[in-house]
Amino acid sequence: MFEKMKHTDCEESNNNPCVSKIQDALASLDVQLKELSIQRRRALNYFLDLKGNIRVFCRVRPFLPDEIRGYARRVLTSDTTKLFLRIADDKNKQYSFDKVFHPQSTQEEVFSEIEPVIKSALDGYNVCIFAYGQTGTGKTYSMEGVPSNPGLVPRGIRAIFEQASESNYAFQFTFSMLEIYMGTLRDLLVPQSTKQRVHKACLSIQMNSLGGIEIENLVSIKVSNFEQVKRLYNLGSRSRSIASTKSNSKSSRSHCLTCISLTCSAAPERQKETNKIWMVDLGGSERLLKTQATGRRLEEGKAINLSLSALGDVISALQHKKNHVPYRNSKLTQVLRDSLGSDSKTLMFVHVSPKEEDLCETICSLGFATRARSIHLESEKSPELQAKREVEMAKLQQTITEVESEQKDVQREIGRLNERLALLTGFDQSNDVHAKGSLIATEDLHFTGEVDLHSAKGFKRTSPSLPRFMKPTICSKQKTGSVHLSSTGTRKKSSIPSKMKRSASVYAESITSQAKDAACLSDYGSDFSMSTGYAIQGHGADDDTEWSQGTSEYEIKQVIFPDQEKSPRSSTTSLHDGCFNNGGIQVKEINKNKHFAEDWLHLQTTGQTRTHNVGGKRIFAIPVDKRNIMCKQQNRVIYCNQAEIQNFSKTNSGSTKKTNLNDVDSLESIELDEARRFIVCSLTDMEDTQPDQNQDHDQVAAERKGGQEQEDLTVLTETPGFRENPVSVDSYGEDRSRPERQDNKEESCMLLRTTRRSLFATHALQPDQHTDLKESVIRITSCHDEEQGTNGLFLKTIQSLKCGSTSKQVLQAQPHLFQQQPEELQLAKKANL
Ligand SMILES: Nc1ncnc2c1ncn2[C@@H]1O[C@H](COP(=O)(O)OP(=O)(O)OP(=O)(O)O)[C@@H](O)[C@H]1O
Repeated sequence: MFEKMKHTDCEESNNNPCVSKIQDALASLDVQLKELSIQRRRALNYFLDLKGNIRVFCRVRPFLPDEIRGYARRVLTSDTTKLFLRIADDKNKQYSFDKVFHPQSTQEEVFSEIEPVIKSALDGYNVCIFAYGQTGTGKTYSMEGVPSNPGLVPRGIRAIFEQASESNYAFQFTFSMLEIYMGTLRDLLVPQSTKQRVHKACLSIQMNSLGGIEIENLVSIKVSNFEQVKRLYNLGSRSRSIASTKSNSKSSRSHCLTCISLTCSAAPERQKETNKIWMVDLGGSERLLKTQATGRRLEEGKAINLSLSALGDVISALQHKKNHVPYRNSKLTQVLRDSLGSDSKTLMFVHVSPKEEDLCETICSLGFATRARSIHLESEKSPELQAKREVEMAKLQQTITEVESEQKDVQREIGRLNERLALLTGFDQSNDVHAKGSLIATEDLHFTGEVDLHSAKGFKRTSPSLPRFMKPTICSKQKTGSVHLSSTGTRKKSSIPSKMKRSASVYAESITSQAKDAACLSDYGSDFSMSTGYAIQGHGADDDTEWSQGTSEYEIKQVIFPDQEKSPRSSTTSLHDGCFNNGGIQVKEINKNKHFAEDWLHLQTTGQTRTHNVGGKRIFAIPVDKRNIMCKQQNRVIYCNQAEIQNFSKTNSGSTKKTNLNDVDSLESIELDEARRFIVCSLTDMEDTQPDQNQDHDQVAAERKGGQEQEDLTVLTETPGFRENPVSVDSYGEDRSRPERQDNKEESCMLLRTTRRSLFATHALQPDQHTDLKESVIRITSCHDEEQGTNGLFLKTIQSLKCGSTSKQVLQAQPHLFQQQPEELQLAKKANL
């Protein structure tokens, strides 16, 4: 074939027949490449089938330095596939695995087992890789590794990108990370502080019509290279729930699930257009009697055991090809449902301790592993069958290698011919050829690292007042056309105008009904064979589980996905340039639709996101480069520190000076320290997005309030969206009894509330005055660094843009605010300010 191609090389550059010959040759190579691709995929899949779609490995942890110093007797010995456990001086028990990794096995050796399934993932199969085992046996070490010796996740991700770059197709990758903590899903890319955990969980598991699992509201970030994922992964890992236990000073108290989803729309031979690789660091199984855990640790241990048991049930049912697979018994198995089944590849690494004192736990873990691979044990009973299988696998391995090498040759030849063609025609047709041959999926691919929120798109709003069981599922939404799926289950962009899209915040109501004490009997033979969801509210003071520093998912999403998150009424905000759209006046819109993973990471890693907790509600703010506010007319703004804000409605004491902000007519009232860049966060939607419910909350509030002070906006309005609003600000109340606060300007903090397209300070306003503001806005934010206790007043701002002439006055009076931002000025002018 290649010889033939070579003959098509022509000497004369403008020879048209020659060009067409090359094009024909390219087309035929294209077809050939496709066939080879199919051939390789089939061979690999068959190979993995023979190996087993659910494979179980065992890794024995080495003795740790302190264990060697103490008395620690080894109870395990192994060969490549068998593990021998000494359960008494004269009694050994044998366990079989697909492979046993002894204490000296390296991370590379362990990783070599997952390489074939990574290929399989690129072929469109769902993959699930688990680390299971007693707490402290090295699950996190295997999955995450240490910086000098990375584990399966980083290695796997690197391999995915490498293999994808060598493939004939262009892939689109997204990255998500979540943990399941006591039966509740937590987005690890959206760190939350302990305090904020009192809020409802907001991720909900849904199944689309094709059986694919989707997690609504889970942040999913488009990524294009390993470095991006690595940083996201590190970020997510830092947010895991960790606590010190007797067995492990840094014990993971949850299941950590890392997901890479791969989409390739122009590769019909792939099994699925979009598929996923889940890499799961399971929480450590514990014998609660032995750990003597109490309080929160006990609850965590129970939750972990229950869900591990449910996972065991599912794997066992799959292995035995049972009609009923009990996926619903735990959140873990619900999330992984579409990746734990016939078409998927599952690898389970069971970790055990080498210590004698851990013998009981080791037996439990090995029992779990044995049940998980029961089918293989049966098939291994016959040595002949086993030998036959080995031979077949060797043949397949050989075929795969040959086909892959042929693929590379063809690719090289295509490249050569393309170069030739470019010389002849003066036009690089390589892209064209690929497009013609559908080899490269170019449609809709943007490797820009932009952040994407799958779950926020394309959903029809549901009324939060409906009970969950009455709300449309993803299937029903698809039937009614409100969610569009491609033939393979990829959700396509909704044609619903963005205004009508349901904001992700509205989903909050449909989330996780805490399945407290919902017990389902397991047939897996464990004492803890029930799956229970735990509400995380109200845990006692023994909670020393570490949480990440505090921002909420909504807050982050509002920054990352302002379009998806905001309501038609809410203001447009941009992440970096800090300019906003106000009451229809578009000052500047930058990065309206796209924010980059880099930006977000930067904010996250530098801790530049801050929140205020106000009566259980949160305000979000992003610092800007200028951190000082000079407020010359202090009597016109509120100053109070975080503690005061929190106590604001509870006590009448404090030192808050409040002034009716309605008195602030323009920016003249608030002079800023040359603050040029400012960002006011988009507080989450406070209303449902249905136009008919788009009522004036201020009016409602004013009517309902009737002079009486109320704390909580959600109570005031009873608008469904409010209830789910995690960042709305409390209080219409104005406490005139508070003495003025003159000191410590650096701790100043302004409460904000959003309504319509406005943000404005609420504490100082009577509700009826809110309506007077109409389209106008006063945006004043500053933050107190709650987490670190510093008095950094790092967000500031500004702007009182009242309608009509007042707005003009603002501009005229304070042109310097805009001078250095001509673009803003122009936009403002355009907007008829
Ligand atoms: N193969 C190994 N080589 C060297 N050190 C290891 C190995 N496996 C585990 N360790 C060490 O053992 C300790 C416990 O490991 P790790 O935290 O990974 O356990 P775990 O199973 O994830 O625990 P938990 O379930 O409590 O989170 C760590 O200090 C880790 O570095």
